[in-house]
Amino acid sequence: MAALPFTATASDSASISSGETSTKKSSSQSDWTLNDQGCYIKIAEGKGRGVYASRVIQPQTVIEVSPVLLFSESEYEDHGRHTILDHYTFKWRDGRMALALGLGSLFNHSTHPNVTYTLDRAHECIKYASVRTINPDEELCIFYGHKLWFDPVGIAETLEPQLSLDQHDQPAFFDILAIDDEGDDTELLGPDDPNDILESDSLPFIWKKLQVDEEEENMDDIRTMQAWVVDIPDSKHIATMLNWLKRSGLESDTLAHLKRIRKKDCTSTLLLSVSSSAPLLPTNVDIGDPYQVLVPCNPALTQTSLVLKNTLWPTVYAPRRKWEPEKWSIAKVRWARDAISHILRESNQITSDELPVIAHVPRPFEDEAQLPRSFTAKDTRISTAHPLHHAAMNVIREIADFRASTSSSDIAADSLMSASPPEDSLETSCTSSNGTNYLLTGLTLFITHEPCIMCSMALLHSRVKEVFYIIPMPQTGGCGGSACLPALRGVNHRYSIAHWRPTELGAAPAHLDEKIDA
Ligand SMILES: C[S@@+](CC[C@H](N)C(=O)[O-])C[C@H]1O[C@@H](n2cnc3c(N)ncnc32)[C@H](O)[C@@H]1O
Repeated sequence: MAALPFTATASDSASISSGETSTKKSSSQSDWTLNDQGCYIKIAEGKGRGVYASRVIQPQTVIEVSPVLLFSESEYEDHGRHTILDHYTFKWRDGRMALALGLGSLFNHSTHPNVTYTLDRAHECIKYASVRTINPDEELCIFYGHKLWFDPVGIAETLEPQLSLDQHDQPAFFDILAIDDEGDDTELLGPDDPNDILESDSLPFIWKKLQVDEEEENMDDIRTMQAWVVDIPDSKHIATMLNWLKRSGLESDTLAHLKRIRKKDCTSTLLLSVSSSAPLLPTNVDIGDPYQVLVPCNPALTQTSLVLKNTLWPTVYAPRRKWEPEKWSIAKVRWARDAISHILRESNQITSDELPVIAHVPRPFEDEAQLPRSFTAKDTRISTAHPLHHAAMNVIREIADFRASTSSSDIAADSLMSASPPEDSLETSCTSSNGTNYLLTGLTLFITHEPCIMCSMALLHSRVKEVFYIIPMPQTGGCGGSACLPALRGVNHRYSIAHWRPTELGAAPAHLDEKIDA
């Protein structure tokens, strides 16, 4: 490979050619930096050269913009792939391969990268940016992916950054992604494509298998719940009521597996909600009063079950089990790693007598719009002298408060934005009083310790999508430790559970005690 175009700016003439034979630079490099952000190169023990910071770099700072040299797919297949270039090139979006010039080729790999990068296709360059505060003489690393072609060193390094982090110091991959000039579908590409789906044994966590027999092929086995419905005698009001329902805020995932309308004996019945009290219905439409019926809790997994469930209420046929974990891409794993690093950092910073249990709900990976910000809560049982103030309960309550406070204003804002309400516009201000905001619907909880039985049940009620924990709690855990709440018969929601692999944590986090009651 031709020499990389670095120019030493001071008299120091140490060789920076590849390999371990290069002269080691002293740790004070500020007089010998290679770009505006003060990056310099030195030998990174066992990795060849690496890029280092000579001074503090703030989070989300663009530290390097490297132009790329592009190779066509065939040129790369026939030639580049068989040379050392194969260790330096990035997959470009359209099948071409890109060699990053400048510092871009010299960032080493870490599973806890402090640098992320975006492809700028318009300008044919790659932008590298810090994801947290970087300290002087700290190595700048990116994440190459999971299919490494070398034995990585420095991967089991401590998870804790050397300087304490302030609250603005969270990893910010997705903010950085917004740098992309096209702004649409930017991806972090490297030796692995972030959209690559990882095999389950490459994931840094292990899914717990819920031992449940859910086929529900006998009427007695079908799990049911009470739902509010209303008869619509005149079919011309169906569209009006469906429109009202959309705006009412009553719709929730809990009923997503059920059809909205049941037609029986010339009467149409509309499925409304599973709220504890009867929903307030519009008064200017000729419909009956709401009443409750039993409906299936889950979609039909088999045709036999579908026939039985349809006798209760028209049900969706979904052979894939509702709680079966979905496929995880490399990018999504990075998102989860950020969350795990976050809870570890937070729990390590607890200096009071409080238990070091941290619960965290990040903005969802797939649909950030679902939650405008992330939530983190610690255990406050000791400081509040309240036995129920576990971290998981606290975070559920914070999100509930947040969602409750925003739902009514959202609806108000929605109706204000509609300059001329449709003719059938109906009263919607009853929404929040219907109490159907399921608190953690579609969200993921990351927690240092397996939640206890109380918290696991609260999570079930909150309709959380999945729970990741680091420390199993065999005595008290409700996610498989002493019991597995979401696997119980009779519960009307299930969430997925994953245990973060201890080997992924590097040094065992000493501050996380396995004996406490989480
Ligand atoms: C893109 S280059 C990075 C710069 C490289 N260290 C150099 O001196 O040219 C990728 C190569 O760096 C080495 N490397 C990167 N990260 C490493 C790590 N964590 N452990 C060991 N080697 C690493 C591997 O040899 C890999 O093929």
